[in-house]
Amino acid sequence: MTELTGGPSLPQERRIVTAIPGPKSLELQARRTATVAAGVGSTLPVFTARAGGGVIEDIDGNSLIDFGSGIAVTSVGSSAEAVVRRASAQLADFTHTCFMVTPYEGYVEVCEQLAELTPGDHAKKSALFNSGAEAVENAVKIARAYTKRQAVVVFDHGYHGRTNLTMALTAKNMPYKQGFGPFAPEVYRVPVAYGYRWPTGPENCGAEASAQAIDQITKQIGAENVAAIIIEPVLGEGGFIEPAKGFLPAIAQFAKDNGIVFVADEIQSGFCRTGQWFACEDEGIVPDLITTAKGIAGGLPLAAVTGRAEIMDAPHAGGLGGTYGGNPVACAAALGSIETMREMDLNAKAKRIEEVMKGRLAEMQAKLDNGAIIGDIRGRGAMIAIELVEPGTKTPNAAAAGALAKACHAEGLLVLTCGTYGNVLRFLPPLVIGEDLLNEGLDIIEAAFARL
Ligand SMILES: Cc1ncc(COP(=O)(O)O)c(CNCCCC(=O)O)c1O
Repeated sequence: MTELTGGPSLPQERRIVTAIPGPKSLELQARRTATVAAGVGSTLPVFTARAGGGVIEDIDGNSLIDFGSGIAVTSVGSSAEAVVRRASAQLADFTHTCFMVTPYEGYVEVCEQLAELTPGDHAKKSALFNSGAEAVENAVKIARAYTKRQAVVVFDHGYHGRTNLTMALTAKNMPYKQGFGPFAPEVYRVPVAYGYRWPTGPENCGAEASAQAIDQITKQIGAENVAAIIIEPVLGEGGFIEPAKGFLPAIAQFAKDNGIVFVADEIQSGFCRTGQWFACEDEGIVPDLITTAKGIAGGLPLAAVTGRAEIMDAPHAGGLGGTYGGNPVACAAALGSIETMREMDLNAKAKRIEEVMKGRLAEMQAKLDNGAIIGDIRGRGAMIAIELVEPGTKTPNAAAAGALAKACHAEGLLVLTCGTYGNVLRFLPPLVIGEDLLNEGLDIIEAAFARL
């Protein structure tokens, strides 16, 4: 058994022993530039040596506080004990047979867990894939097969992936879509209830935005032509937007009334990230299909479409598949990730992270002279964000978001930005992060604001 070097046993501390990035990272960066396509970016070019709990150690010996979780993936922490234990055992048994060739129990077990954990007590089935975009692509295939319709409705600020169809579904042009068209047809975009930016104010937003969206679907597409409506219950890359209350129920009801498959894209918000197994639960939404990935398998590539059995069974035999979908090692990792979420009650941990983060961020907003640039504090669980604006306005302030992120990186705190306007600082710590480390990260953010 190889010595376990990462995981929860890693010293849970911020330790800065060189400039960030350090000399070894800079050396490796030169090699990377020579051999890795320029289109593949990195937020912070420090090369990882080990990771676990709430930290990432780089090859120069620095230990960074992780507020990114690899973009909401390592919710249970990188190299979580149960993930490593189960995946290592599976690695030793077999790495791949292709489920479409000879099936294996791990795939079935993951589907059983998904049926149990996802919203709704109806009969459910799943199909497993590798990436979130692949899951979304297949959710569209399944919805079209079931409804015999073609149109797909998505929302402003939505994000669904980087394949041709999911680029069409994604709202933001740069960096995701520019120059990669033409995009798949029969995709239509309607307004979302972005409360902070809604013209008549957040209190009116849910009802007004849903009415506008439904009107556009009805008048410009024809409800009878729509196969699927796809929405993130908390929009991720678009800026951690929680649709104003009432919006999701109205859209879900409209879909139900018109035979449209309602697809919740919980790839970023799912698996305890928002303090519930799935963000849909917040307003009691029971989606027809739900796409999951990221946190499901603790870092191994796994994605799923889960939904009403009669819808999932609509594609003809052989109509769904792919060589690696539901890889056995990734399935073992997922069972380890779910085991960890259950045993450590990571929903409760996520709620505590929300309480700590929102409390500290509200203090920053209140007491800092430039607190006026924190236009909005939002999110749920360990999916929290602040929207930065020009002081006293709602004008997006992407420069401040970038400067703050850069300042945090230099101090050994890994944070990510997002948002259509690039002005959202988002916080996605592993749900297993210690409270001291969480607060130390918030101290760094506060100091960065003071120096802005
Ligand atoms: C809601 C939602 N649906 C779908 C996806 C796509 O998942 P893949 O596993 O990246 O394909 C995501 C992935 N989000 C992070 C993208 C990072 C980047 O590529 O710059 C998501 O958040």
